[in-house]
Parts: sequence; C-alpha cells; structure tokens
Amino acid sequence: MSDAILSLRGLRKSFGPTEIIRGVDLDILHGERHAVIGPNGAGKSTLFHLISGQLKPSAGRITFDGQPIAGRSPQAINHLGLARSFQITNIFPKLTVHENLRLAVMRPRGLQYTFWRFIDRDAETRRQTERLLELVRLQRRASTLAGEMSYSEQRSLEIAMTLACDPKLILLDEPMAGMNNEETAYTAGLIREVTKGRALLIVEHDMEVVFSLSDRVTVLVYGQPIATGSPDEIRNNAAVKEAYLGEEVAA
Ligand SMILES: Nc1ncnc2c1ncn2[C@@H]1O[C@H](COP(=O)(O)OP(=O)(O)OP(=O)(O)O)[C@@H](O)[C@H]1O
Repeated sequence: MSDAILSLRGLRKSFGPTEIIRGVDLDILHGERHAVIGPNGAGKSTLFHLISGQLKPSAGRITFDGQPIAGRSPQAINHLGLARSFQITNIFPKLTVHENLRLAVMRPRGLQYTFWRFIDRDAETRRQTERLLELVRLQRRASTLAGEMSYSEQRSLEIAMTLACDPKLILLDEPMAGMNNEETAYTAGLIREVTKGRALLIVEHDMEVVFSLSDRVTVLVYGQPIATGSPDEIRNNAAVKEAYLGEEVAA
C-alpha cells in the first residue's frame, strides 16, 4: 500500500486562456498534517476545489485512498472519506448545535431505512452526536441556536460536522480567518486534537499556526509547488524566503 492517502500528479487547471494550477505533484501521507501556503492568488483555493470535486482539472491525476477521483462529484469524493470544511455556510443558524450535529451524523448513513434499523441507528446517532459535542467541547452549548454563538464556536461546530462522516482526510480552508489571537490559539489546539490519526490538508495564512501545526508544508507560487518539507526546512529554504520577500515565513 502506498504511504500516501492523496496523490496529485501533473495537476493542471486553466480558466479560459489563464493557467492557474500549472503542474502540481504532491503526496499527502496517511495521518500527516500538511499545510499549503503561498502568496495571494497562488492557486491554493483552486487546488482545494480540484481535490474536493468542486472543479474539474484540465489535466493530471488525483488519487485518493487508491482510487482515481479527478472529475468526480463532491458527494462521491466525500463518500470515499474526504471531508472539506466550508466556512460557516454548512451550519443551519436557526437550528441548535445539537440539531446541526445530529443532521451531520445522519447524512452519511442515508435517511432511508426500515423501522427496526431506525431504532438501532437512532441510538448510534445519539452516541455519535454526543461524542462529537464532547470532542469540540460544545456540550454546554448543545441547545444554543448555532447562529447565536461566537464566530470561533461556530467554527468548532463546523469542524465537528466535518468529522461526522469519520473522514480519512480533512481539508480546512483558512480556518482561522477572522479570528483574534485567543480564538486562533484555541482553534489550532482543537484542530490538533481532532485530527489525531487522520490526514489533514490545511490552507492558512497565519504562519505561526502553520509552523506549529504541520508535519510538512508545501509552498505554492503561481500554481506550482516550489518547496515541500518540514517547517524548519521551509523556514530556511532560500526560494521560499525569496517568494515571501523574507517577511511572513520569518514570523
Ligand atoms: N472560476 C474562476 N475563473 C477565473 N479565474 C479564477 C477562478 N477562480 C480563481 N481564479 C483566479 O485564479 C487565481 C488563483 O486564485 P485562488 O483563489 O485559487 O488563489 P489563492 O492562493 O487561494 O489566493 P488567496 O490566498 O488570496 O485566497 C486568481 O488570480 C483568481 O482570480
């Protein structure tokens, strides 16, 4: 079996005449936390859209858990165990935290089942929902309307919903965006905890978070990876320093 849960080979994406992803080869290993960083407009979000199925590649291969997934639907890819968190938009603000999580737990099981199975699964759904509430420390907020919680609490709920399908790989796109220092530290700790034993691919602008959370970091510049390595290797990489003009990575 390959060490990689996700492999990208010769991945390309053009919008009209403009090539945004220009030949990406990348392996995300089983259980590793891997960050993608790069200047604004480097193509990080586009890369995520390609992996999660929102966009179809112009060329190249994407292999997830041994299966080719390039061009498959987001639902089909999700079903294979790849979960992507989409900011707050996944949350139903007028439902409670518990109801939101319960829906997320039920979704991958499907809603059509017989009465007898319903009884069994209902107990299992309850167990799973409680477990996730505990994992993201939201038990005391269980009956609060999701839309009434703070931004970082909503992110915690969102992360719990991402975990509901027991994914092998989680994609997080700028999870700390809009957070203050305290919320960022809290959410980084939470992400570290809940991704134990799973692979994580994260795009994040906060370099402190990136370097403390990641096993490896890939730097994307103009749609191509210019370096992949440990946080120390990336910090000391000359090409990376040049791409960032010595500013952000030194932070
Ligand atoms: N659907 C699209 N059609 C045309 N151009 C697009 C489309 N999506 C993205 N782009 C262009 O692709 C480039 C890369 O965008 P992308 O959002 O992937 O970068 P990014 O690295 O995530 O940037 P940021 O760090 O600012 O979020 C940008 O120049 C953007 O305008």
